[in-house]
Amino acid sequence: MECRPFAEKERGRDIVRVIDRKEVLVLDPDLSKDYLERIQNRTKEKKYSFDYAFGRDSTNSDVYTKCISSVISGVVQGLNATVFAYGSTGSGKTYTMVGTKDDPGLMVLSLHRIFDLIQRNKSSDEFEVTCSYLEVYNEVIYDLLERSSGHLELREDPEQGIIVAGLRCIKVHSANKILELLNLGNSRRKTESTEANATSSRSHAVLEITVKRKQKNKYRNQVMRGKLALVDLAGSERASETNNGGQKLRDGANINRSLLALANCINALGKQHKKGLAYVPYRNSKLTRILKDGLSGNSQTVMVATISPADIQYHHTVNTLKYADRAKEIKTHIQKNIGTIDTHVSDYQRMIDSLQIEVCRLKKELAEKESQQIIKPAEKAVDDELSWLNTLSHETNENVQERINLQKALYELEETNLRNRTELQHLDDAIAKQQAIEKDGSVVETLRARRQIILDNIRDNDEAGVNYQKEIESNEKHRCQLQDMIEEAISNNGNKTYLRILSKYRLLGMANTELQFEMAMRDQVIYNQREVVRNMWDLLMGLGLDERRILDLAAKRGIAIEDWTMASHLGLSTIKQSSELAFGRNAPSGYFPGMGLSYSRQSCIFEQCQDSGSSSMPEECHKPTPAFCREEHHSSYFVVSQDHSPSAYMRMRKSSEHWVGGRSNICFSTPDKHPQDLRRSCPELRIHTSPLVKAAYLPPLSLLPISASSKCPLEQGSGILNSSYIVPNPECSNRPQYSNMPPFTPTRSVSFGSSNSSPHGHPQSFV
Ligand SMILES: Nc1ncnc2c1ncn2[C@@H]1O[C@H](COP(=O)(O)OP(=O)(O)OP(=O)(O)O)[C@@H](O)[C@H]1O
Repeated sequence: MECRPFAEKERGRDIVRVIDRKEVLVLDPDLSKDYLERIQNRTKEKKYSFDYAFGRDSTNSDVYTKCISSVISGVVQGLNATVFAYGSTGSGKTYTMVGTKDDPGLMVLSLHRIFDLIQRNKSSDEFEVTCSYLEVYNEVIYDLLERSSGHLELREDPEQGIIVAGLRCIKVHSANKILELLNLGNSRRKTESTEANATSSRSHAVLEITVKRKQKNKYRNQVMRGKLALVDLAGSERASETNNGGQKLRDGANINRSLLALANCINALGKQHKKGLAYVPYRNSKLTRILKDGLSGNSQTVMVATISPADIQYHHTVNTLKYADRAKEIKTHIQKNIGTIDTHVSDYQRMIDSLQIEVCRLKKELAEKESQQIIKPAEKAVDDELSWLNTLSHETNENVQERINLQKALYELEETNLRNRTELQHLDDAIAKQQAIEKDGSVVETLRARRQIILDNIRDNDEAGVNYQKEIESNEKHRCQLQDMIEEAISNNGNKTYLRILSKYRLLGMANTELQFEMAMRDQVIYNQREVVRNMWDLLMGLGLDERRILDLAAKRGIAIEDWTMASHLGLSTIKQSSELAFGRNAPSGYFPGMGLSYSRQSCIFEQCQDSGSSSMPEECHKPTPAFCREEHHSSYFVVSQDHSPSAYMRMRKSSEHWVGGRSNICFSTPDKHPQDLRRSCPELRIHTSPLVKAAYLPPLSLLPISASSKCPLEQGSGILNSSYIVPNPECSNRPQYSNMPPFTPTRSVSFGSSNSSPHGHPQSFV
């Protein structure tokens, strides 16, 4: 084990202590632990012992002398040796293996040693040294000594064990030549600058030196072949720490995968020697297949675990030491590789051994496959669940589609009936006129027949409407059931299910928007109808007819007709022509240009606005302006007026009943009641006012108080029913919810209330 010194940029506390060159103590990085916790063994302090432990004042040469030099001399005697550095990124693996000019690494020192030994025995023996250098990058093997190396494949050779097919082996005669090749290979190696290490190795590099030794005189046909593998692993890392992305992140994942495979092999080999045979998963990565011999076969192996002293590296440090501790248990079987020029019997024995191991492995794989077959029922359950989810999402979609269709149908029915009712009125007028002038009554008869058809249509449509309402209700019930199932699935299942359901929610959201748009269209039609009524009144008044008489006449004939006063109270005469108000599919939902009407997606409000521009507007602009708030499309309508006279109240009631088709849940009150009283007497209004205001897609409003005394106790900025004029904040000209909306015209304001109680003649709030 080797602990490097603190790096230049590294900050933090030194938590590694090396004791007697054998033990390593890693202190708890958390300084806040007290004495009690320490004696109760609740600290994260860890202690490991190794063959050798080196602190930050040690050099590579110290490590080499103590741990490696004896192994290297074996290589020249026909033994295999593997030296590899294992540790997290930036812990000093490359520094240990390659080193620097001043502190040459284990690779360099080993090579020098090999050639020293060769030099010493040159007179009696013939040596042949070959060298290869490869890297495993993203599970692909490349030749570092070949400029344009393609992908190399691993083969299992009965004689030599695992070999890399096509890997270049260069004959070398001096350590310097190998060092030259080493530098060349290193320059081709994949390195990257990461947050954890400026020159982080992104590949595992294996330098292999083969030394063939033939004695000159005796045993002329006997050859000793020693192999030294020097491995510089890529650093294990956590994506969160290296801050990598893209290719670097993918590299990191591959590095971690192959290091995990190596760790698993070390684990299994450790167990193998403690508890007997255990399956060693060499085949899980190229790295472990290459290192197979070095890990357990015919090799003397040295693992140098490199660690950082910094407290922030605590987890990496402990992890590395844990694996190094396990690696201690691994036993290898060293034997001299002596062969004759012809294949030696021992080679056949090796072949048999390796084939037997292979047979064992295959048997094991077969047994695993068979046990997976037994697990099939569990897989079936997963399949069932997925198909259940598909059915659920299909049903949800159908439910939404059905809801949209029903709403559309209802909308069309109501629209048709609006037209029918208008026609009915025309017919009644025409019949009355015709009766006065006609003698034989044939035209009247035709008109009556037509009237009857229209009446039947209205009745049929009303019935159909009731049925549609019922269907909408049952659709809603089904939706609730589906919702419950979705909720249950979310609580029972993992992320996958949750995400699926989320995507379905999004679909639902889209469908809902579509629906809201339809609603807005429908409201526009209602508005247009009202404008037709206003135009009719214009015409009638233009003809000089008396309004009272017309209303009385209509009442006698049982015709509900909206009165002129109401129409003018609504400020309809001040509203621009319908051509300006028209909006099509492309118009943004929620906003009716030129009208000062705003439409809320959630609750559909219509607020009647009037031009105000500034607080100094002329008196006539502050005419009482009622607000029309239509909530939830079918549930309730609010008509609020500031006209205090009982007759106006009655007119409004009548008018609003007519407007909404005489629904029972109209909610309004006289303005002479105190605001709070009104809200109390009208719970729906109370319930709906606040969300209605919050849901309105008006831009944030700023209040311009007219007088301090007239301040309303309601929420500031609610934009509704306040004693002051509320003008849109001119700086806030876009609506976040509807980016394609036209900018809000700052000269429009929303005003509610009566003009007579404000000292400035401005409307006063009543709710
Ligand atoms: N024993 C040491 N003495 C002085 N400096 C060291 C020592 N060990 C490592 N360093 C320095 O620490 C930094 C990281 O070392 P190195 O590149 O060897 O880490 P590594 O484990 O190979 O990282 P990676 O896995 O990312 O390639 C380098 O700047 C190196 O010079």
